[in-house]
Amino acid sequence: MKEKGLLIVLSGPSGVGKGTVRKEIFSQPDTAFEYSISMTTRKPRQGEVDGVDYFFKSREEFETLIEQDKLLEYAEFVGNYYGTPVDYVKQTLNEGKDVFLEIEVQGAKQVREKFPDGLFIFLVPPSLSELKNRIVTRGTETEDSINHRLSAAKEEIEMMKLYDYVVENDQVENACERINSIVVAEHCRRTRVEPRYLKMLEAE
Ligand SMILES: Nc1nc2c(ncn2[C@@H]2O[C@H](COP(=O)(O)OP(=O)(O)O)[C@@H](O)[C@H]2O)c(=O)[nH]1
Ligand SMILES: Nc1ncnc2c1ncn2[C@@H]1O[C@H](COP(=O)(O)OP(=O)(O)O)[C@@H](O)[C@H]1O
Repeated sequence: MKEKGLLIVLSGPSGVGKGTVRKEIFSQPDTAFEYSISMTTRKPRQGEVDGVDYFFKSREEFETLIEQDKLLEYAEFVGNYYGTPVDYVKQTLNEGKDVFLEIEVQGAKQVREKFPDGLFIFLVPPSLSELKNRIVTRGTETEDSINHRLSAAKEEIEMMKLYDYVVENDQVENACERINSIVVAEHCRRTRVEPRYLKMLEAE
């Protein structure tokens, strides 16, 4: 029987660079993870495409998905719902493929309860002032939203102790390299002793 894939969860405070790091990982041709596209009630930003960046839903549609138990996890973040489609994740893991989630910390906590064997990676900024700098320079938020995200960030950073690995996002390329190395190492650590390795010993 085929081994199940690994569920990789990348989380961290808003503005740390989760989206940037995730996009960089998925732009690399040798990346073998499957990205789980989230559902959200947030309005699309300029250039965002439905079904690529997110599945954009109305609040009513999202609440129906919650009632029908179609979400592995969901959270309300700065006034909008975000959630992970459960069928896609389970099916893809069953096909033996690694699934990559990029989600905020409340959702990651729910995933940990349902998938304790997942690989949980927390992205940290080099400093709080650099975090603020990133949120401000991204230019997508109002002043209210920036302040809200920053006060949430301190509580979010507290949660890093619940994770398997903490990765600093000083530079995007460094963070991606660290994440890729962690996944490779975890695969080696988790691989059961396969019969073909034991056969190799018998033959010697
Ligand atoms: N819980 C949860 N969080 C999500 C999901 N998809 C995205 N997020 C998180 O929601 C937060 C807000 O996302 P977004 O509005 O795209 O803004 P940005 O990531 O801060 O640029 C980020 O922390 C995302 O990682 C999801 O399916 N579930
Ligand atoms: N390593 C980094 N160094 C400098 N700026 C970064 C880095 N990673 C991300 N950024 C910038 O920080 C801002 C927030 O990144 P984003 O990926 O939207 O964060 P998140 O998804 O965690 O909210 C963006 O303007 C992005 O270009």
